[in-house]
Amino acid sequence: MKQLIIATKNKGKAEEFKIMFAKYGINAISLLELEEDIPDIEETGSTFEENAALKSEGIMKLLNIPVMADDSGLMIDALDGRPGIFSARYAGEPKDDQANIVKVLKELENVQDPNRTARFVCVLSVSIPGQPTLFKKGSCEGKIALAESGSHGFGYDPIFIPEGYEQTMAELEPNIKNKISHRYHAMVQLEEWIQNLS
Ligand SMILES: O=P(O)(O)OP(=O)(O)OP(=O)(O)OC[C@H]1O[C@@H](n2cnc3c(O)ncnc32)[C@H](O)[C@@H]1O
Ligand SMILES: [Mg+2]
Repeated sequence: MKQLIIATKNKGKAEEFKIMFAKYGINAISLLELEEDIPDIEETGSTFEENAALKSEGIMKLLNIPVMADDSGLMIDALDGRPGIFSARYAGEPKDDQANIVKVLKELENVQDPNRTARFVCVLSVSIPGQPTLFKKGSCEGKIALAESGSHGFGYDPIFIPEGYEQTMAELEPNIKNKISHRYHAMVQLEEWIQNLS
């Protein structure tokens, strides 16, 4: 089976990539599955693109094989686009999805439904030895729920209601999320590259 390394240590992302890449007959292997201890890459960039490149190029240089990375986040209009690139650690270190949700709900306490619009954004970067890094971006429009609900997915899924749905992303079945998500929309644009992967 063909393989592709995904430069992520996020279990939720890794599971979604496994399912999405399996459709192309590719085994998507995250850093959580590698034998060797891979150091954490500091995400010091100021854009999703810069942070994705730090991850895919960093791991590509370490392993000397093609690597894909995902830098993603939640952009809330009423918070001027925050948490954005800081989504993973919005409530501080260590990374805590539940604390992040509590912080966002608190910040939106006095914001009424029509103004709770938001979007998930995902930038995928592909780094191949000797080639320039390739970028694809996807997004998923929606709004922030008044309270959290649902247990699927990860991160902010329990408070994100995608456009056209009444439930949160965490209440929707994973196969639905994987057809509407920011990650899916970025992946679709890489389809040709994925099909030519050897
Ligand atoms: O950098 P890696 O190792 O891939 O893992 P990470 O969790 O730190 O990933 P990011 O730096 O890209 O930060 C993305 C954060 O945005 C949020 N996020 C991204 N995609 C999401 C999704 O599909 N559902 C819910 N939250 C998501 C979630 O809080 C993530 O931790
Ligand atoms: Mg990260």
